[in-house]
Amino acid sequence: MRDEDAQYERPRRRTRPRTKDRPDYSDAVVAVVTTVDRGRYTLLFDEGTVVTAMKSRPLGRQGVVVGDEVRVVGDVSGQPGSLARIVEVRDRRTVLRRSADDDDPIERVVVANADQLVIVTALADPPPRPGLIDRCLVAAYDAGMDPAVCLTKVDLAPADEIVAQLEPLEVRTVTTRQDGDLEPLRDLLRDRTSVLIGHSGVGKSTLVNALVPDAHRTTSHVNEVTGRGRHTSTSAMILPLPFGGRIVDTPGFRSFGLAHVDIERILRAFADLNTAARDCPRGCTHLAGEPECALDVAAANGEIDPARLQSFRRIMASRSLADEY
Ligand SMILES: Nc1nc2c(ncn2[C@@H]2O[C@H](COP(=O)(O)OP(=O)(O)OP(=O)(O)O)[C@@H](O)[C@H]2O)c(=O)[nH]1
Ligand SMILES: [Zn+2]
Repeated sequence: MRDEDAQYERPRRRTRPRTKDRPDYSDAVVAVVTTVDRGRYTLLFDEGTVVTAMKSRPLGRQGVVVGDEVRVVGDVSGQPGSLARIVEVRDRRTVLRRSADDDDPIERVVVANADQLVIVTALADPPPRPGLIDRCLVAAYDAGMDPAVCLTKVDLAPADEIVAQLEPLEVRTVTTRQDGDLEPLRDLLRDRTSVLIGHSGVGKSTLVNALVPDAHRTTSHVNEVTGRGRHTSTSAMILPLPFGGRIVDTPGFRSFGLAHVDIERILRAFADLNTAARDCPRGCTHLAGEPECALDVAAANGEIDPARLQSFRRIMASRSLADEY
């Protein structure tokens, strides 16, 4: 696990030291969980083997989610009918969570270890909802992931306004149009694991089909392996990209409560603001109207960019939007 990611671990789940009483899993192999369906896990090995597995008893109630890197023993041949056992979940580098809704503190992990959250928004039809983009940005920062925004249907409306709004936050943006050049989007996704999130109708399926020409076939292949229909499941699923990297499709990801979000964790994604906030009084929320927030002083002194502070406060305020994302 890399140092800079340590801050996103909560609580640190260390593998207990092995004793004589504990089995030795040193011959276990590492794979990535690509689907989760009622206690059955689809695993992908580096060399492309797809294996069905279940949790082993020592894991107890520890959750295993899509994106987890796990150690596996048993039958890892991937032959029909074979079943491997997950014996260990590696420390997660990033954790994308959601609460059922904003008032419900119970959080669910949507996906582990993804590098970036790509917010897919149409420029028109349906019209963009900037508040929803902001909420997704909050979720990405909270997860320890890099946010990015893919603006679709650029043939219908210009992107300038939204691009300008995202600029102080240094969020990467790409625009796409159906049958247009996808190279900028490929550059964004290449060699990284990206979660694509977007409302119905924004053109997400159009993009996925263009990026992964055999996406549908890959999906049915996994169905054969698990023996279960994908559409009965609302869990996320990982698709390898032919040009390198992976995308995580989140079919059931329609509501996006942010009750679990921790403002200090978000602030860490803004190194400049985080440094200035060291002078804040204890318990400062850093939001507009805080009487002694050091961020106001730093902005007035030119130590931090006022536009960036304003954007930070805007996205934090979006947490209380009464919207379904
Ligand atoms: N004008 C225009 N239309 C597009 C573009 N991309 C997709 N569409 C159209 O938008 C509609 C929705 O596209 P989908 O790819 O099905 O959208 P989706 O986000 O996957 O929606 P669901 O399948 O409902 O989740 C379709 O009629 C597409 O043909 C685009 O770049 N420009
Ligand atoms: Zn403050």
